[in-house]
Amino acid sequence: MGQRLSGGRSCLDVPGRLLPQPLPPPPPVRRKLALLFAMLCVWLYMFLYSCASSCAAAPGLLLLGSGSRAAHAPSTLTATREGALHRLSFRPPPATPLGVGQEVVEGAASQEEQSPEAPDSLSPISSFFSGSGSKQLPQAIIIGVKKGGTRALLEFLRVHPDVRAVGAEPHFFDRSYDKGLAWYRDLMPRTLDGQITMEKTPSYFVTREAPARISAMSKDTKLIVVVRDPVTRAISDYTQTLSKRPDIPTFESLTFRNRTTGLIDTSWSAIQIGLYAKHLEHWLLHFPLHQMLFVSGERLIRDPAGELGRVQDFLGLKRIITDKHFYFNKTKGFPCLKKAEGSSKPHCLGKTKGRTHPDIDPEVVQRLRDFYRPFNLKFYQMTGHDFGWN
Ligand SMILES: Nc1ncnc2c1ncn2[C@@H]1O[C@H](COP(=O)(O)OS(=O)(=O)O)[C@@H](OP(=O)(O)O)[C@H]1O
Repeated sequence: MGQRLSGGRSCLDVPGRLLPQPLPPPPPVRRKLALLFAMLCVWLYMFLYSCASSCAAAPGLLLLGSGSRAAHAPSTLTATREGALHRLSFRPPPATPLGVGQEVVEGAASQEEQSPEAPDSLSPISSFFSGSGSKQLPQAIIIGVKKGGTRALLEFLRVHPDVRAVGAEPHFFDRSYDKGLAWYRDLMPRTLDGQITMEKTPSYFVTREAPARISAMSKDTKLIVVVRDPVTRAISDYTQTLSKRPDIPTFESLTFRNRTTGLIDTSWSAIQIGLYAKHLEHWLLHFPLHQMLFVSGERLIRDPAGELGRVQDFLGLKRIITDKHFYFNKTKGFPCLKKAEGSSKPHCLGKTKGRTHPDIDPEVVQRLRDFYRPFNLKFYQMTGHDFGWN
Protein backbone atom coordinates (compact mmCIF):
# COMPACT_ATOMS: atom_id res chain seq x y z
CA MET A 1 0.00 0.00 0.00
CA GLY A 2 1.25 3.36 -0.86
CA GLN A 3 4.42 2.00 -2.36
CA ARG A 4 5.14 1.80 -6.04
CA LEU A 5 4.02 -1.25 -7.85
CA SER A 6 6.71 -3.19 -9.43
CA GLY A 7 6.99 -6.14 -11.73
CA GLY A 8 4.38 -6.70 -14.38
CA ARG A 9 1.59 -4.93 -12.49
CA SER A 10 0.30 -1.64 -13.72
CA CYS A 11 -1.07 1.13 -11.52
CA LEU A 12 -4.52 0.26 -12.82
CA ASP A 13 -4.31 -2.92 -10.91
CA VAL A 14 -4.84 -0.97 -7.68
CA PRO A 15 -8.44 0.18 -7.54
CA GLY A 16 -8.90 3.76 -6.36
CA ARG A 17 -5.17 4.45 -6.25
CA LEU A 18 -3.57 5.86 -9.39
CA LEU A 19 0.08 6.17 -8.68
CA PRO A 20 2.36 8.32 -10.89
CA GLN A 21 4.48 6.21 -13.15
CA PRO A 22 7.49 7.40 -15.13
CA LEU A 23 6.55 7.15 -18.78
CA PRO A 24 8.58 4.70 -20.78
CA PRO A 25 10.80 6.50 -23.34
CA PRO A 26 8.78 6.96 -26.56
CA PRO A 27 9.86 4.78 -29.41
CA PRO A 28 11.68 6.70 -32.21
CA VAL A 29 8.63 6.75 -34.51
CA ARG A 30 6.44 8.35 -31.83
CA ARG A 31 9.15 10.84 -31.02
CA LYS A 32 9.41 11.83 -34.65
CA LEU A 33 5.61 12.15 -34.89
CA ALA A 34 5.56 14.36 -31.81
CA LEU A 35 8.27 16.56 -33.30
CA LEU A 36 6.37 16.80 -36.57
CA PHE A 37 3.20 17.74 -34.72
CA ALA A 38 5.01 20.44 -32.75
CA MET A 39 6.45 21.88 -35.97
CA LEU A 40 3.01 21.86 -37.54
CA CYS A 41 1.61 23.77 -34.56
CA VAL A 42 4.35 26.40 -34.80
CA TRP A 43 3.80 26.78 -38.54
CA LEU A 44 0.02 27.06 -38.05
CA TYR A 45 0.49 29.69 -35.37
CA MET A 46 2.79 31.73 -37.61
CA PHE A 47 0.38 31.44 -40.52
CA LEU A 48 -2.66 32.54 -38.49
CA TYR A 49 -0.68 35.33 -36.89
CA SER A 50 0.38 36.78 -40.22
CA CYS A 51 -3.08 36.32 -41.69
CA ALA A 52 -4.56 38.34 -38.83
CA SER A 53 -2.70 41.40 -40.07
CA SER A 54 -2.61 40.87 -43.82
CA CYS A 55 -6.22 39.74 -44.19
CA ALA A 56 -7.38 42.87 -42.42
CA ALA A 57 -6.43 44.92 -45.44
CA ALA A 58 -8.23 42.72 -47.88
CA PRO A 59 -11.75 43.90 -48.63
CA GLY A 60 -14.16 41.09 -48.13
CA LEU A 61 -12.03 39.62 -45.39
CA LEU A 62 -12.56 42.48 -43.04
CA LEU A 63 -14.67 40.43 -40.72
CA LEU A 64 -11.86 38.01 -40.18
CA GLY A 65 -8.75 38.42 -38.12
CA SER A 66 -7.88 41.74 -36.60
CA GLY A 67 -10.31 43.54 -38.89
CA SER A 68 -13.29 42.11 -37.07
CA ARG A 69 -12.22 43.63 -33.80
CA ALA A 70 -11.97 46.98 -35.43
CA ALA A 71 -15.27 46.61 -37.20
CA HIS A 72 -16.93 46.24 -33.84
CA ALA A 73 -14.95 48.98 -32.18
CA PRO A 74 -17.01 51.96 -31.06
CA SER A 75 -17.17 54.67 -33.66
CA THR A 76 -16.13 57.24 -31.05
CA LEU A 77 -12.42 56.96 -30.70
CA THR A 78 -9.49 58.68 -29.20
CA ALA A 79 -6.55 58.63 -31.56
CA THR A 80 -3.23 59.25 -29.95
CA ARG A 81 -1.03 60.12 -32.92
CA GLU A 82 0.54 63.56 -32.61
CA GLY A 83 -1.66 64.16 -29.63
CA ALA A 84 -4.67 64.79 -31.81
CA LEU A 85 -8.06 63.79 -30.47
CA HIS A 86 -10.53 62.73 -33.05
CA ARG A 87 -14.10 62.15 -32.06
CA LEU A 88 -16.12 60.46 -34.73
CA SER A 89 -19.43 59.75 -33.15
CA PHE A 90 -21.50 60.71 -36.15
CA ARG A 91 -22.68 58.89 -39.24
CA PRO A 92 -21.51 60.87 -42.24
CA PRO A 93 -23.47 60.98 -45.44
CA PRO A 94 -22.03 58.79 -48.20
CA ALA A 95 -19.12 60.47 -49.94
CA THR A 96 -19.72 61.98 -53.34
CA PRO A 97 -17.28 61.97 -56.21
CA LEU A 98 -17.04 65.61 -57.30
CA GLY A 99 -19.60 66.52 -59.92
CA VAL A 100 -19.86 62.99 -61.21
CA GLY A 101 -23.35 62.61 -62.54
CA GLN A 102 -25.18 59.63 -63.89
CA GLU A 103 -22.62 56.94 -64.55
CA VAL A 104 -22.89 55.26 -67.89
CA VAL A 105 -20.10 52.94 -67.01
CA GLU A 106 -17.96 52.25 -64.00
CA GLY A 107 -18.01 55.07 -61.44
CA ALA A 108 -15.22 57.34 -60.34
CA ALA A 109 -14.85 55.62 -57.01
CA SER A 110 -14.49 52.16 -58.46
CA GLN A 111 -12.11 49.76 -56.79
CA GLU A 112 -8.80 48.84 -58.34
CA GLU A 113 -8.78 45.31 -59.60
CA GLN A 114 -7.03 43.09 -57.13
CA SER A 115 -3.91 42.26 -59.02
CA PRO A 116 -1.31 40.09 -57.28
CA GLU A 117 0.63 43.13 -56.12
CA ALA A 118 -2.37 44.70 -54.44
CA PRO A 119 -2.63 42.64 -51.23
CA ASP A 120 -0.02 42.99 -48.53
CA SER A 121 2.75 41.11 -50.15
CA LEU A 122 4.66 40.09 -47.03
CA SER A 123 5.17 36.37 -46.75
CA PRO A 124 3.78 34.71 -43.59
CA ILE A 125 7.30 34.39 -42.24
CA SER A 126 8.24 38.02 -42.78
CA SER A 127 4.95 39.26 -41.35
CA PHE A 128 5.61 37.09 -38.33
CA PHE A 129 8.92 38.78 -37.76
CA SER A 130 7.46 42.22 -38.46
CA GLY A 131 4.93 41.69 -35.70
CA SER A 132 6.66 44.26 -33.50
CA GLY A 133 5.91 47.96 -33.58
CA SER A 134 2.48 49.51 -33.60
CA LYS A 135 -0.23 50.46 -36.06
CA GLN A 136 -0.35 54.14 -36.94
CA LEU A 137 -2.68 56.24 -39.02
CA PRO A 138 -1.00 57.05 -42.34
CA GLN A 139 1.28 60.06 -42.42
CA ALA A 140 1.20 60.07 -46.21
CA ILE A 141 -1.52 59.07 -48.67
CA ILE A 142 -1.50 58.60 -52.43
CA ILE A 143 -4.87 60.22 -53.12
CA GLY A 144 -5.00 59.88 -56.90
CA VAL A 145 -5.55 59.86 -59.68
CA LYS A 146 -7.28 56.74 -60.88
CA LYS A 147 -5.20 55.14 -63.69
CA GLY A 148 -2.40 57.63 -63.05
CA GLY A 149 0.19 55.05 -62.00
CA THR A 150 -0.69 54.93 -58.31
CA ARG A 151 -0.03 51.20 -57.93
CA ALA A 152 3.38 51.47 -59.53
CA LEU A 153 4.32 54.32 -57.20
CA LEU A 154 3.20 52.48 -54.07
CA GLU A 155 4.91 49.23 -55.05
CA PHE A 156 8.14 51.09 -55.79
CA LEU A 157 7.95 53.01 -52.51
CA ARG A 158 7.44 49.85 -50.50
CA VAL A 159 10.97 48.85 -51.38
CA HIS A 160 12.13 51.57 -48.99
CA PRO A 161 12.84 50.12 -45.53
CA ASP A 162 11.20 53.13 -43.88
CA VAL A 163 7.91 52.81 -45.74
CA ARG A 164 5.17 50.42 -44.71
CA ALA A 165 1.95 50.42 -46.67
CA VAL A 166 -1.40 48.69 -46.91
CA GLY A 167 -1.56 46.60 -50.07
CA ALA A 168 -5.25 46.91 -50.92
CA GLU A 169 -7.06 50.21 -51.26
CA PRO A 170 -8.78 50.96 -47.94
CA HIS A 171 -11.35 53.46 -49.38
CA PHE A 172 -11.80 54.81 -45.87
CA PHE A 173 -12.35 58.50 -46.65
CA ASP A 174 -14.86 57.83 -49.40
CA ARG A 175 -16.71 54.62 -48.56
CA SER A 176 -16.03 53.55 -44.99
CA TYR A 177 -15.67 56.77 -43.03
CA ASP A 178 -18.50 55.80 -40.69
CA LYS A 179 -16.40 52.85 -39.48
CA GLY A 180 -14.17 55.27 -37.61
CA LEU A 181 -10.46 55.91 -37.33
CA ALA A 182 -9.88 52.86 -35.12
CA TRP A 183 -11.10 50.64 -37.94
CA TYR A 184 -8.92 52.49 -40.39
CA ARG A 185 -5.83 52.31 -38.22
CA ASP A 186 -6.34 48.61 -37.70
CA LEU A 187 -5.94 48.09 -41.45
CA MET A 188 -2.45 49.56 -41.31
CA PRO A 189 0.70 47.48 -41.02
CA ARG A 190 2.78 47.75 -37.89
CA THR A 191 5.58 50.27 -37.99
CA LEU A 192 8.65 50.94 -35.92
CA ASP A 193 9.82 54.41 -34.91
CA GLY A 194 10.89 56.38 -37.95
CA GLN A 195 8.88 54.33 -40.43
CA ILE A 196 6.13 55.97 -42.47
CA THR A 197 2.69 54.41 -42.80
CA MET A 198 1.08 54.84 -46.22
CA GLU A 199 -1.94 53.85 -48.23
CA LYS A 200 -3.28 54.59 -51.69
CA THR A 201 -6.88 55.11 -52.74
CA PRO A 202 -7.05 57.03 -56.04
CA SER A 203 -10.73 57.93 -55.73
CA TYR A 204 -9.99 60.26 -52.79
CA PHE A 205 -8.81 62.95 -55.23
CA VAL A 206 -12.31 63.30 -56.68
CA THR A 207 -14.27 62.78 -53.47
CA ARG A 208 -15.79 66.00 -52.18
CA GLU A 209 -15.57 65.06 -48.51
CA ALA A 210 -12.06 63.61 -48.58
CA PRO A 211 -10.00 66.80 -48.05
CA ALA A 212 -11.89 67.82 -44.89
CA ARG A 213 -11.89 64.27 -43.56
CA ILE A 214 -8.16 63.74 -44.08
CA SER A 215 -7.45 67.12 -42.56
CA ALA A 216 -9.59 66.18 -39.54
CA MET A 217 -7.45 63.05 -39.09
CA SER A 218 -4.27 65.12 -39.28
CA LYS A 219 -3.70 68.39 -41.04
CA ASP A 220 -0.05 67.37 -41.40
CA THR A 221 -0.88 64.45 -43.70
CA LYS A 222 1.30 64.49 -46.80
CA LEU A 223 -0.64 64.02 -50.01
CA ILE A 224 0.69 62.55 -53.22
CA VAL A 225 -1.14 62.82 -56.53
CA VAL A 226 0.07 60.86 -59.55
CA VAL A 227 -1.26 62.69 -62.58
CA ARG A 228 -1.27 61.61 -66.18
CA ASP A 229 -2.38 63.22 -69.44
CA PRO A 230 -6.17 63.38 -68.88
CA VAL A 231 -6.88 62.09 -72.39
CA THR A 232 -4.82 58.90 -72.03
CA ARG A 233 -6.08 58.61 -68.47
CA ALA A 234 -9.68 58.63 -69.75
CA ILE A 235 -8.86 56.00 -72.37
CA SER A 236 -7.11 53.88 -69.73
CA ASP A 237 -10.16 54.19 -67.46
CA TYR A 238 -12.42 53.16 -70.33
CA THR A 239 -10.11 50.23 -71.19
CA GLN A 240 -10.40 48.93 -67.64
CA THR A 241 -14.20 49.04 -67.77
CA LEU A 242 -14.23 47.47 -71.22
CA SER A 243 -12.16 44.56 -69.92
CA LYS A 244 -14.90 43.78 -67.42
CA ARG A 245 -17.90 44.69 -69.56
CA PRO A 246 -17.12 44.19 -73.24
CA ASP A 247 -20.67 45.24 -74.23
CA ILE A 248 -20.38 48.91 -73.23
CA PRO A 249 -20.77 51.64 -75.89
CA THR A 250 -17.68 52.91 -77.70
CA PHE A 251 -15.37 55.47 -76.11
CA GLU A 252 -16.31 57.91 -78.85
CA SER A 253 -20.04 57.70 -78.16
CA LEU A 254 -19.59 58.03 -74.40
CA THR A 255 -17.35 61.08 -74.79
CA PHE A 256 -20.01 63.32 -76.31
CA ARG A 257 -23.29 64.56 -74.99
CA ASN A 258 -23.98 65.55 -78.56
CA ARG A 259 -21.59 64.28 -81.21
CA THR A 260 -22.80 66.79 -83.85
CA THR A 261 -22.21 69.85 -81.70
CA GLY A 262 -19.10 68.25 -80.20
CA LEU A 263 -20.36 68.87 -76.66
CA ILE A 264 -18.28 66.78 -74.24
CA ASP A 265 -20.11 64.78 -71.59
CA THR A 266 -18.41 66.01 -68.43
CA SER A 267 -20.73 63.91 -66.30
CA TRP A 268 -18.95 60.77 -67.51
CA SER A 269 -16.46 59.94 -64.79
CA ALA A 270 -13.75 59.00 -67.29
CA ILE A 271 -13.84 62.63 -68.48
CA GLN A 272 -14.66 64.23 -65.13
CA ILE A 273 -11.68 62.81 -63.23
CA GLY A 274 -9.28 64.52 -65.65
CA LEU A 275 -10.40 68.04 -64.65
CA TYR A 276 -7.49 68.15 -62.23
CA ALA A 277 -7.59 71.91 -61.61
CA LYS A 278 -11.19 71.70 -60.46
CA HIS A 279 -10.53 68.86 -58.03
CA LEU A 280 -7.38 70.50 -56.72
CA GLU A 281 -9.31 73.64 -55.74
CA HIS A 282 -11.15 71.61 -53.11
CA TRP A 283 -7.93 70.23 -51.64
CA LEU A 284 -6.35 73.66 -51.42
CA LEU A 285 -9.16 74.78 -49.12
CA HIS A 286 -7.82 72.32 -46.55
CA PHE A 287 -4.13 71.77 -47.33
CA PRO A 288 -1.28 74.10 -48.27
CA LEU A 289 0.23 73.40 -51.66
CA HIS A 290 3.61 72.48 -50.15
CA GLN A 291 1.96 69.51 -48.44
CA MET A 292 1.02 68.06 -51.79
CA LEU A 293 3.34 66.40 -54.27
CA PHE A 294 2.37 65.95 -57.91
CA VAL A 295 4.06 63.01 -59.54
CA SER A 296 4.13 62.77 -63.32
CA GLY A 297 2.63 59.44 -64.37
CA GLU A 298 4.53 59.71 -67.65
CA ARG A 299 7.88 60.30 -65.97
CA LEU A 300 7.19 57.48 -63.51
CA ILE A 301 7.36 55.17 -66.55
CA ARG A 302 10.21 56.95 -68.34
CA ASP A 303 12.41 57.59 -65.33
CA PRO A 304 11.05 55.83 -62.22
CA ALA A 305 14.17 56.49 -60.16
CA GLY A 306 14.03 60.23 -60.91
CA GLU A 307 10.41 60.47 -59.84
CA LEU A 308 11.03 58.27 -56.79
CA GLY A 309 13.86 60.63 -55.82
CA ARG A 310 11.38 63.51 -55.62
CA VAL A 311 8.93 61.41 -53.63
CA GLN A 312 11.57 60.29 -51.12
CA ASP A 313 12.65 63.91 -50.61
CA PHE A 314 9.04 64.99 -50.11
CA LEU A 315 8.51 62.27 -47.51
CA GLY A 316 11.73 63.19 -45.72
CA LEU A 317 13.24 59.79 -46.51
CA LYS A 318 16.82 58.97 -47.30
CA ARG A 319 17.20 58.45 -51.06
CA ILE A 320 17.52 54.69 -50.99
CA ILE A 321 15.47 53.82 -54.06
CA THR A 322 17.63 54.62 -57.08
CA ASP A 323 17.97 53.45 -60.66
CA LYS A 324 19.75 50.36 -59.34
CA HIS A 325 16.35 49.09 -58.25
CA PHE A 326 14.75 49.11 -61.70
CA TYR A 327 15.11 47.42 -65.04
CA PHE A 328 13.05 47.88 -68.16
CA ASN A 329 11.09 44.76 -69.02
CA LYS A 330 10.73 44.70 -72.80
CA THR A 331 7.89 42.17 -72.79
CA LYS A 332 5.89 44.20 -70.30
CA GLY A 333 6.93 47.49 -71.85
CA PHE A 334 7.34 49.05 -68.43
CA PRO A 335 9.94 49.47 -65.73
CA CYS A 336 9.91 46.68 -63.17
CA LEU A 337 11.61 46.10 -59.84
CA LYS A 338 14.77 44.01 -59.76
CA LYS A 339 13.65 42.83 -56.33
CA ALA A 340 10.20 43.38 -54.88
CA GLU A 341 9.68 44.09 -51.20
CA GLY A 342 10.28 40.97 -49.11
CA SER A 343 11.51 38.99 -52.11
CA SER A 344 14.67 38.49 -54.08
CA LYS A 345 12.89 38.01 -57.40
CA PRO A 346 12.26 40.56 -60.18
CA HIS A 347 8.75 41.93 -60.08
CA CYS A 348 6.57 43.63 -62.69
CA LEU A 349 3.05 44.85 -62.01
CA GLY A 350 0.25 42.46 -62.95
CA LYS A 351 -1.56 42.24 -66.25
CA THR A 352 -4.24 44.75 -65.21
CA LYS A 353 -1.52 47.41 -65.38
CA GLY A 354 -0.23 48.41 -68.76
CA ARG A 355 -3.11 47.16 -70.86
CA THR A 356 -3.26 47.74 -74.60
CA HIS A 357 -5.71 50.56 -75.26
CA PRO A 358 -8.25 50.35 -78.06
CA ASP A 359 -7.73 52.63 -81.07
CA ILE A 360 -9.74 55.80 -80.63
CA ASP A 361 -10.83 58.05 -83.51
CA PRO A 362 -8.00 60.65 -83.76
CA GLU A 363 -10.56 63.43 -84.22
CA VAL A 364 -12.15 62.55 -80.91
CA VAL A 365 -8.75 62.47 -79.25
CA GLN A 366 -8.01 65.93 -80.71
CA ARG A 367 -11.37 67.27 -79.54
CA LEU A 368 -10.58 66.01 -76.04
CA ARG A 369 -7.12 67.60 -76.13
CA ASP A 370 -8.73 70.94 -76.99
CA PHE A 371 -11.30 70.45 -74.26
CA TYR A 372 -8.71 69.73 -71.55
CA ARG A 373 -6.18 72.40 -72.61
CA PRO A 374 -7.49 75.28 -70.45
CA PHE A 375 -7.93 73.01 -67.45
CA ASN A 376 -4.40 71.65 -67.90
CA LEU A 377 -2.92 75.15 -68.14
CA LYS A 378 -4.77 76.13 -64.97
CA PHE A 379 -3.44 73.01 -63.28
CA TYR A 380 0.16 73.84 -64.33
CA GLN A 381 -0.33 77.33 -62.91
CA MET A 382 -1.73 76.06 -59.63
CA THR A 383 1.00 73.46 -59.10
CA GLY A 384 3.87 75.45 -60.64
CA HIS A 385 4.70 72.43 -62.79
CA ASP A 386 4.28 71.99 -66.54
CA PHE A 387 3.42 68.34 -67.20
CA GLY A 388 3.71 68.80 -70.96
CA TRP A 389 0.39 67.27 -71.95
CA ASN A 390 -0.33 69.73 -74.72
N1 LIG B 1 5.90 50.22 -63.96
C1 LIG B 1 4.64 50.16 -64.39
N2 LIG B 1 4.09 48.98 -64.74
C2 LIG B 1 2.81 48.94 -65.19
N3 LIG B 1 2.01 50.01 -65.28
C3 LIG B 1 2.52 51.20 -64.96
C4 LIG B 1 3.84 51.33 -64.49
N4 LIG B 1 4.07 52.64 -64.24
C5 LIG B 1 2.95 53.29 -64.54
N5 LIG B 1 2.00 52.43 -64.97
C6 LIG B 1 0.67 52.84 -65.40
O1 LIG B 1 -0.21 52.67 -64.32
C7 LIG B 1 -1.51 52.67 -64.90
C8 LIG B 1 -2.50 52.17 -63.88
O2 LIG B 1 -2.64 53.19 -62.94
P1 LIG B 1 -3.12 52.94 -61.46
O3 LIG B 1 -2.24 51.93 -60.82
O4 LIG B 1 -3.20 54.25 -60.79
O5 LIG B 1 -4.55 52.32 -61.70
S1 LIG B 1 -5.72 52.17 -60.61
O6 LIG B 1 -6.42 53.45 -60.54
O7 LIG B 1 -5.13 51.78 -59.36
O8 LIG B 1 -6.60 51.11 -61.19
C9 LIG B 1 -1.36 51.81 -66.12
O9 LIG B 1 -2.30 52.24 -67.07
P2 LIG B 1 -2.64 51.44 -68.40
O10 LIG B 1 -1.37 51.43 -69.21
O11 LIG B 1 -3.70 52.19 -69.07
O12 LIG B 1 -3.05 50.06 -67.98
C10 LIG B 1 0.09 52.04 -66.55
O13 LIG B 1 0.22 52.82 -67.70
